[in-house]
Amino acid sequence: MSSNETPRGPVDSSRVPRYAGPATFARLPRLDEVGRADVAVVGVPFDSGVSYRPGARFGGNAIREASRLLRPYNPAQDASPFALAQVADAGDIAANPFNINEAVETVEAAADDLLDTGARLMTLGGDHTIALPLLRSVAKKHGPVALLHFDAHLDTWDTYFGAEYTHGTPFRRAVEEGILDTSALSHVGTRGPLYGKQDLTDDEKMGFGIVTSADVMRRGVDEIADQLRQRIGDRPLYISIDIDVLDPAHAPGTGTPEAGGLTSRELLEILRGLSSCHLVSADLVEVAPAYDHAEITSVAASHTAYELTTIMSRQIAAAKADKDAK
Ligand SMILES: N=C(N)NCCCC(=O)O
Ligand SMILES: [Zn+2]
Ligand SMILES: [Zn+2]
Repeated sequence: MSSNETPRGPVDSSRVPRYAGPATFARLPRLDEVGRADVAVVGVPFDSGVSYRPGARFGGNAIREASRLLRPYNPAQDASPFALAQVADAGDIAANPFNINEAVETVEAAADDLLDTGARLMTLGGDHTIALPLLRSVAKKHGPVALLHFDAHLDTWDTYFGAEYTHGTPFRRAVEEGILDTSALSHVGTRGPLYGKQDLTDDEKMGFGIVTSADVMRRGVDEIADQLRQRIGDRPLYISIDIDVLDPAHAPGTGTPEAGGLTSRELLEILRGLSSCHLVSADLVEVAPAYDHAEITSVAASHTAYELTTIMSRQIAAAKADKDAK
């Protein structure tokens, strides 16, 4: 799509029942139907990096199915994300389930290809291992990025069974590789038991600030979003969301659930409070539909991806308008 073409939006649910036809994210066109996209929604069906319950390989398609009910206007951000920019479903990255190192390389190469077209990525996981290759790819384009990491877990552990690439270790690897801007790293929603106090000391040394799940409850979403916005400033920002940041009541369908998490309302509101940040790409991981009930988790995930997509679309439209005015 050239910059003055109208984006092709979702299938109209008043003409074609929303439960008909194969699922793409939000019933948007596939990338091959539109040629190029400003925001590419891409699945990564990979879960060979998990430490507990497997099944996140089915997350992307569960989110696509649940996203049939999304509507084109987002009142919370006063925007029609799929009219402001071309958002398209880029399908799945086929990663080797039997070789984690190879899978990590595959994801990085596929992300490179998509980013090279000028698209921003909204990646649907897959387990949290995939954040590392995605960050590598984003950093090639933008340099070290600010990171907002929504998760019950730190995911800055060192190794599991000697393995460096797992869903509990992507952000330690990313810090070691120098692909994160260590002046703007935050975890949001952490809680639950750790291996030892040293986990927190190590994490702090890497540069992370922590907003715990209890902090969100005590201080409220507006204050938290303000604090995060100030820390991020106008740096290029990557947001990584592990759906287990939500309480198991709001997201039972995940592999390593922890009690005492955010409500989906809190997560969505914090994201809306970040709409002015320079969001260059995002991922949403760890949806494991086999443990879900009535699509609770995948509905929450589809709305989360919708807010992230809206943030990106608004910025793309604003940048285009700026350029056209010059
Ligand atoms: N990234 C997620 N979801 N979990 C990490 C948990 C690592 C552990 O089992 O200690
Ligand atoms: Zn987690
Ligand atoms: Zn995680």
